[in-house]
Amino acid sequence: MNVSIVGATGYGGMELIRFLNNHPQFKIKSLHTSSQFGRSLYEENAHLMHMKDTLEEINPEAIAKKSDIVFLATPSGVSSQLISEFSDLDIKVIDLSGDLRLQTPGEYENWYKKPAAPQHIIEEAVYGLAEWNAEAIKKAAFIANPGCYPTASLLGLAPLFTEGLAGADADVIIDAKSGVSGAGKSPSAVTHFSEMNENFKIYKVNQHQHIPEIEQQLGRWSSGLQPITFNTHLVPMTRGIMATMYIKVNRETSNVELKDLYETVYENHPFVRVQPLDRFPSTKQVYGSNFCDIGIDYDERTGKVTVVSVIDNLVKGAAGQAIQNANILMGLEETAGLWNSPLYP
Ligand SMILES: NC(=O)C1=CN([C@@H]2O[C@H](COP(=O)(O)OP(=O)(O)OC[C@H]3O[C@@H](n4cnc5c(N)ncnc54)[C@H](OP(=O)(O)O)[C@@H]3O)[C@@H](O)[C@H]2O)C=CC1
Ligand SMILES: CC(=O)N[C@@H](CCC(=O)OP(=O)(O)O)C(=O)O
Repeated sequence: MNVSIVGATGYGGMELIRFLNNHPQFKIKSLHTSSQFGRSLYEENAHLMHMKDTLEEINPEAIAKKSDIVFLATPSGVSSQLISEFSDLDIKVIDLSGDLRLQTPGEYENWYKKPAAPQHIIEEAVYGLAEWNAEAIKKAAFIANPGCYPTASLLGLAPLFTEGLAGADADVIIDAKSGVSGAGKSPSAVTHFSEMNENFKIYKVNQHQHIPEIEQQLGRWSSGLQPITFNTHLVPMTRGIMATMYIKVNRETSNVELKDLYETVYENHPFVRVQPLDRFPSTKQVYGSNFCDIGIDYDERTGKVTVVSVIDNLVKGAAGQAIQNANILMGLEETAGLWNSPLYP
């Protein structure tokens, strides 16, 4: 099966290339750029010197003739425009940006400050939280790949909400931290070395665009959900997300019960690794891999559960989950091309 990547020169695009080069079924047919067509991929990306591919311009019709799937690894506001052109063609679309995730166009415009994609396409797009939406993903024409923070958060919260231990009044607090590659390839005044080295920053306080995405999915599991508190921090490391979450449960529980619950829920989901009792994950243990590792603790004093969830933002939070979704969509093993150990140390 042939695949193409739009936004191939970005961090998400290059991570797609890294995994797709070792995929048993998918073959990269073309790589696309909005600004560098005609140039070789390796010219500005020395780590890909072994690849001789030339970057091509973005022509949806030509892409659909070559490929079965196109990955859009482009900034927000791009796929909302491109998607109409692809929607008339015989090709599946997996969008890594936030453009197809929010079901209400007004919500998208409110949080992303950009025009939304056409409503009928948003309605048709399937939210690609791979562990939780496989049946819909199998039939999708457009997949909205989840955001990095929502992936870490939702995988950690899901068992409590789907198994009835937490409900509308769970008073969810998510305290999340990310490595700097989460902000993409272009340097900025916030992310350049002297700003980030030996520094730790909170950003987008109570304004992050992933708030409505997390609330939307939690609301599907628990109707009437009260607004959540979600804040994000930048950490001076390249990759990794840790979401530390506090959830009020609706009855007394124990660590043994919680561990059993999480293990049962994720029994057939090889990318989610529930930690042993009293162990909590760190970002390095998932570095470069598609794993999401989760640690859980019940605080008897407060009646709250603490859940710690870690992913690699570029893999499970972006390219890895996108390939996992492509595998599900094409009826392959969901682990195809993704079953590698984290890079350690
Ligand atoms: N970084 C991360 O951890 C995560 C990112 N995402 C999302 O994935 C998407 C890609 O992110 P990331 O790879 O980090 O971003 P980057 O900024 O690293 O790369 C984006 C790429 O998109 C291309 N691009 C820029 N403008 C346009 C345009 N107008 N039309 C078409 N292509 C364009 C650029 O390449 P060129 O100039 O060659 O066209 C660029 O290399 C974003 O929507 C991001 O929010 C989601 C989860 C995690
Ligand atoms: C560290 C960092 O800056 N991370 C980015 C993640 C962006 C992203 O993935 O945005 P969408 O999912 O909405 O496309 C941020 O917090 O905005």
